Parts: sequence; C-alpha cells; structure tokens
Amino acid sequence: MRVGAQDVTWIRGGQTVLDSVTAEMPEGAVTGLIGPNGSGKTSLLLLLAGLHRPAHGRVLLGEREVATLPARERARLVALLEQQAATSLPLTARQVVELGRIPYRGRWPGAADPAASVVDEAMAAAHVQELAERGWNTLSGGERQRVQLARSLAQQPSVLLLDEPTNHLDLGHQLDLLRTVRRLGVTTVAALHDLDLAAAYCDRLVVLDEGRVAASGPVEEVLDSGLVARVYGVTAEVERHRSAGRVTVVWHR
Ligand SMILES: Nc1ncnc2c1ncn2[C@@H]1O[C@H](COP(=O)(O)OP(=O)(O)OP(=O)(O)O)[C@@H](O)[C@H]1O
Repeated sequence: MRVGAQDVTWIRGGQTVLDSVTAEMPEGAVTGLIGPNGSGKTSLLLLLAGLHRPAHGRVLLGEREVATLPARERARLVALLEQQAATSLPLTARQVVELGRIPYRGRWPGAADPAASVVDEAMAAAHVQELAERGWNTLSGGERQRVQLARSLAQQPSVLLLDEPTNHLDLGHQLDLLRTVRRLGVTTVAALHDLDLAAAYCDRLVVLDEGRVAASGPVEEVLDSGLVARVYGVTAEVERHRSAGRVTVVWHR
C-alpha cells in the first residue's frame, strides 16, 4: 500500500512544524526520512499514522485519506514503532508483542485471536524469542527496541512506520533490524539519523529541513555532498563505495 503526503502543513504550539510537505512513499519500498534534529521527521510519521490531522493537505494510505479511516481499520493497516516506548509496563516481553494483535481480537473479552501464532513468528523475526518471559522493565534499551519491532510485526501492517528504529542497537543488531524490515517487503517509512544506514537499506529518501522537503527521490539521486552541506552544515564526501557497492558518507571535521 502506498503512502502519500500531499501539501501537508501541521502547526504545534503556534509553530509551523511541517510546511507544505509533499512526499510519495511507494508500495513495497523502504523510504528513509532524514534531516536534522527538529526538522519534522517524528511529526510527519505521526501524521502518516493518522494520529494527528494536518491543518492543511492530505495524508493518503492507498487511495484513502488516513484521517477518515476507523481507528480499528487504521490499526490493522499501519504500525508505528515510536522513538521512546513506555518504560513502566508490568508486562512480559511476549505480552508486549501480543499488544500488536489487539486490532484483530474479537470485540468481546476473551475472544480468541485466530492468528495467535503470528506472535511467535514476529518474535522470531525480531530475534527476541529468548526474551519472551522477561519482564519488560528488566530489558535493556536495545532489547526493548527489538521487542517493540516484534510488536509492530505482530500487527501484520500494510505500512510500517519506524521512528529511529536503530536507536540503542549495537551495529550487528542495527544491520539485522534493517535487513529484517527490507525482507518483509512491506511499505516502510523509517526516520534515520545514520546516513550510511539510510543509504544502504533505503530505496528512497525524503529529506526534511525546518519542516520542508529539501529533497526526495532514489537514494543515489538525493544523497550527495551538496545536500549534506546544505542540510546538516557538514563537509562530507559522498561516494559509491567500490567493494561495499553502496553510497557511503565520509565526513570531515
Ligand atoms: N507539541 C509540540 N508543541 C510545540 N512544538 C512541537 C511540538 N511537537 C513538536 N514540536 C516541534 O516541532 C519540530 C519538529 O519536531 P520533530 O520531533 O518532528 O522533529 P524530528 O525531526 O523528529 O527531531 P529529532 O531528530 O530531534 O527527533 C521541533 O522544533 C519541535 O520542537
């Protein structure tokens, strides 16, 4: 399912946080949302998730406006992995993953979820089976991040929205998470700070700067030294690495 923002403006506390943002996130593609702190990445993800309505413009899931979807249907279509998950849940890791199945439960208490095994598959994909019975409060930041990914996968969404999903993860788990996400083939929008990771795992980039789209399109067309200088104020060489076969960013102090 494709996701589109059409001329989206959003105002918070009197500040224009997103200003006429238009971006197309094609079906099945992984789109990286990059940009400096405060440029509007989280805000755009919240609007794509339908958790807020824009002051102006439209957010489309497929051909439908997200704001018009009933909450339950929206929860089946879109999973959002937020930056800071709640820290005081008195639940086991498995119970946290099971929260992803809420949109599929019957409307009556105790009604069975016909696809409970999905939880096992989601935990396996995020490599958190061994954490199943651990208390959420006892998990490290990286373990929580992987459990939250499993919860998002258990939702079986058509659109996966990830807000800095590699936060807290060591290098191996960062690569593993992004590889897992790519393999799903689900339309994904991921806010990322690491430009090398974004270049390696995203098909396309949307670059935000002060609430506006500074550039968007396929990684190799968007990411260059001019963009890094303009948007981040950093001098860098952006080149296709011969043996790695991907665009890399080497910055200079
Ligand atoms: N509720 C709010 N009231 C006022 N301003 C807000 C509110 N929420 C966000 N903002 C402002 O909107 C701007 C964009 O914030 P947002 O969190 O979307 O940026 P971001 O690109 O995700 O940043 P980061 O990389 O630091 O996570 C920031 O200037 C932020 O201070």
